[in-house]
Amino acid sequence: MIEVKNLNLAFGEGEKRSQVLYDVNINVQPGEIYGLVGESGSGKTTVLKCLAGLFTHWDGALAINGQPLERRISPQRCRLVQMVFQDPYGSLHPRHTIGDILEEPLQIHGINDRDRRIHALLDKVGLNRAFRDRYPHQLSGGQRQRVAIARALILEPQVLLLDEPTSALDVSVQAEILNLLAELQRESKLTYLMVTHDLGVIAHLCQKVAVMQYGKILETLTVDDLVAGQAQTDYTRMLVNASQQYSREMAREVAVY
Ligand SMILES: Nc1ncnc2c1ncn2[C@@H]1O[C@H](COP(=O)(O)OP(=O)(O)OP(=O)(O)O)[C@@H](O)[C@H]1O
Repeated sequence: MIEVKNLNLAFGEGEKRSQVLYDVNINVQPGEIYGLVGESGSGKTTVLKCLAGLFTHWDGALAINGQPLERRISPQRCRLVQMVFQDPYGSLHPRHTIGDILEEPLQIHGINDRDRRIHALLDKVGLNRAFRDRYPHQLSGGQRQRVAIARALILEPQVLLLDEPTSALDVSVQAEILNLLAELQRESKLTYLMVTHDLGVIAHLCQKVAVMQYGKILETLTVDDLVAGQAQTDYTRMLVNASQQYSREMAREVAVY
């Protein structure tokens, strides 16, 4: 469903040139939730931005559902793949109502039946219709991320690229949004490629995971293997240990509290 073949990307020219992705290969099956983990700066978001058409100077081959992706954003691509960003505060236009935010893509793509689609989607993401007339600053972080997810889904894409979709939210709200994403994926048979630093999220939602380091895919493995301690590289084992250590410390803190 999502095919990334020998993806290479560099920023800058001459002495300032810096290679960010080296021969990245990822294959996501239809209906799969696929995680992308790795340290900060390893290139995870850059892979998503290439797929979303936000970076266009890459080399290699990208395809979704067998359709090769060009190095530009086209209307056809927007109906195939959409991205949800980490920060629901920055990703919604502050002076547009939620209704405007959801209606704009429908207008651009010449889609009629807009009221019905907007209301159905607000219902689907757990927001009542009164939200249509509100502005982003009148919403909580979790509600804003629900709107961002609704906006990504309004053109009924088959693929969602999720860039740390819960990391800017309060812990109590994170689970709500993850459950919503899982529910939407099941209902609409979507395919997700999701960047996260949280191995708990990977274990909870994903079937497969790719581990990135310094712009390369270090290994890909099933989440069952990850959880069973079957990682092949020291780096992945270190990530797993660090996350288990963190969970134990969190549990101790909660117990003391
Ligand atoms: N527009 C840009 N111009 C120049 N360099 C960039 C640009 N965007 C990203 N980079 C560089 O590409 C590298 C990979 O960045 P990327 O955001 O993909 O990392 P990441 O793995 O998603 O990190 P994080 O987990 O911190 O979000 C970094 O070194 C970053 O500085």
